[in-house]
Order: sequence, then C-alpha cells, then structure tokens
Amino acid sequence: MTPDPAPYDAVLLVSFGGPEKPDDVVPFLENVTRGRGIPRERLEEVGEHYFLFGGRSPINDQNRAFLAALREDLAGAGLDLPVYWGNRNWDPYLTDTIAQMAADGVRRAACFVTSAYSSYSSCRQYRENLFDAVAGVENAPVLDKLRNYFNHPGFVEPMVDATLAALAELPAEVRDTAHLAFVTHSIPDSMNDGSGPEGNAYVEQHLSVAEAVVDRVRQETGRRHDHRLVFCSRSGSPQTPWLEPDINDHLEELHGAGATGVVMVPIGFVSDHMEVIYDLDTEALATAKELGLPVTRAATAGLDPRFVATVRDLLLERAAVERGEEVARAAVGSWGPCWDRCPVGCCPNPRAERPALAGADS
Ligand SMILES: CC1=C(CCC(=O)O)c2cc3nc(cc4[nH]c(cc5[nH]c(cc1n2)c(C)c5CCC(=O)O)c(CCC(=O)O)c4C)C(CCC(=O)O)=C3C
Ligand SMILES: [Fe+2]
Repeated sequence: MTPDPAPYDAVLLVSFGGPEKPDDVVPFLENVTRGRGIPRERLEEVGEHYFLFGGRSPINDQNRAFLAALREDLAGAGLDLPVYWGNRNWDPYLTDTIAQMAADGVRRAACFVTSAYSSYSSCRQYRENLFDAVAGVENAPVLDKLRNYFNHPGFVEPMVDATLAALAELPAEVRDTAHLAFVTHSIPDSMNDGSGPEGNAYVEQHLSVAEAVVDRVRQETGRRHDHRLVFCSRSGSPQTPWLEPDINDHLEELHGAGATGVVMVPIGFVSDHMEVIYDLDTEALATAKELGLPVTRAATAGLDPRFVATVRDLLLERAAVERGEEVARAAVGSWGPCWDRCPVGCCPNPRAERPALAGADS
C-alpha cells in the first residue's frame, strides 16, 4: 500500500545557508550576526576559516545532495511530493522559497530542519524564520515543523557505524582504550539554561545521544568506552560564559592524563559543515598532532540512506498524527520522542520575544 502523506502536499528542507564564493563571505557573516553583538575579531577569524576553503561553505552543496537523495527516497516509496529548500542566512532564502511554494499552489508543507536538537539557535530561531518568511506572502502554505530528531534511530545508527569505523582507523594498540569525545556546537550557558520546556534540554539531549552511541558500540565491540560531551565553535564575547570544555582543551587534558587515543564523534552536526571541516578536521586534528595523540573523526550522518529515510518516517508519522491516527514514534535512549509542536516558552529568544510558527504558542 502506498503511504499516505495527507494533509501534506510538500516537504520543505530548512537550513542555515552558507557563502559560495569569496565575495559572499562578508555579507553572509553580516546576515548571521546582525544585532547579535559578536566582536569584530571573532568575525574576522571566522571569515578566515571560510577563505581557507576558497570562500565556499560546504553546507549548500550538502543540502543539494541531500535534496536529491530525499527526492529519490520519497519517489522510491511511492510518495509523489515536491521537495523545496530554503535557508535562514543565504540564497535560496526562505522568503523566496515560500513565495515559490505559494505560486505552485502548495497548501500545507512539513518542514525538516537540518538541526536535530532543542535550543534557541537550533529550533526556535528557525520557527521565527518561518514566521517571517510567510508574513509577506499571499496564500502562503501552512507550515508544520517535524519534531526534533536527535534520538531517531535513523540519525543515531549511522553515528554508531561511524564511531566503529573511526575506532578502526586508530592504531590497533590504542583502539580498545580509546576515549570518545562527543562534539557539538557550543552555545551560551544562558541559551542552554533556557532550552526546551524545562531548560537544559540542549545538553541533556546530547548526553542521551552520547549514552545511546556508547551502549550500541559496547554491544558491537564488548567495550564501554570512556566518553565526554565537549564543544566547538565558541563565539560571542569572551566575558559571556559558553558551554565548555572546548574540544582542543579536552584533547590536551586527556593527553595530560595519559590517554593514548581519541575518536571525535560530531553528534551535533548532520553533515560536514564548516564547524566540522575547520574546527575539528583542521584545528583539533592540528592540536592532536602537536600532542602526538592519535585522534580520528567519525563521519556525520550526511547522505546515509537511514538518515535520508528519517525525513520520510517523520513526515508519515506527523501526517498520521494530523489525521488523528495512532502512531508509533521511533526514538532511542533516555529522552523519548520529542513533541510535535514546541510547548509555550520552549527555547526563548535571548534578546526579545518574537512571533514563531509551528509551536503551541503560534
Ligand atoms: C546551536 C548552533 C548550531 C547548530 C544548529 C544548526 O545547524 O542550526 C549552529 C549551526 C551553524 N552555524 C553556522 C555558522 C555560524 N554560526 C555563527 C554564530 C553562532 N552560532 C550559534 C549556534 C549554532 N550554530 C550561536 C549561538 C552563534 C552566535 C550568534 C547567534 O547568537 O546567532 C556564526 C557567526 C560567526 C561566529 O561567531 O562563529 C557563523 C558564521 C553554520 C554554517 C556552517 C557552514 O558554513 O558550513 C551552521 C550550520
Ligand atoms: Fe552557528
């Protein structure tokens, strides 16, 4: 039987966006940081990361490849839905995409955001972006945001395989005792304190994923690896506390304590964004080399067919919910499946309250 996507007649991939050539870098950074009080020195530093890679972020190409894979996945399951793409910070901008969807007659779309966890930056800010994007468009489609999927098996299982593969890349004599450094994007402590309906959801969700990966690796190898949740890409002013430890400090500390091998598992990223190819593959691996510490990096979910199929699973799950049917919700680890509509007060905007779509307060 062909699965039923009703009431949805389209899927919208919602992402961050990134520069595609050197001239894009400064305007892109201005888009990202408008009104956010990021010090000039930090912006110049991040600009250099992009210039080091020819002024081109990998993120848009990754989204294009993901779109192609998703279209194929949906078609293979007999689902004949158009798939659109819009970004917060770069072309194609969400506003333009929504205008196109309205022109194409789309009535109601399910939105998949390329960010798996709860926090203002990774969840509510996208909901504000969706609100802004529909605001000026006549006959804009209704937009529902698919639930946070950090603990969906289609996201976690590829990370388990990637961790096993990265362990296998370490020298055999340090493999069994290797530490696992689960890495995600740092955010201000205050943003984490406000994340989710009760606060601290950003850190708790990551800890539950790390625990799930450690357990699954133990099932496969018989070893329970020492591990810790660590952070990269700290921004903001130095006086503002952000989540720590930084991956580089963590590697130094592990080395000082006698560790002989580490796998970095970038659980906070769905594909090899700039944070992964610069902060981990360039900077942290340089730190590791200086220390003489064997370190490898696990792959991100990227185009893994199980991750691509996660979009289809969440779409069909939510479609059934909206039709009033009972559904099974896939989730692994201690957190349980996330809510469909963010509860009132979830992940508040740290600067000023702004309207957001797809929540209980919308
Ligand atoms: C939680 C989180 C995610 C994960 C969730 C998600 O994926 O959305 C994420 C993703 C990303 N962040 C990205 C790039 C940037 N983030 C910045 C700044 C900031 N990020 C923050 C948080 C997050 N960011 C925060 C609290 C700030 C401070 C300013 C503010 O409060 O908004 C800045 C400004 C310069 C700097 O200060 O670093 C840049 C350039 C890219 C593109 C990478 C590429 O090009 O491949 C991606 C995917
Ligand atoms: Fe960021």
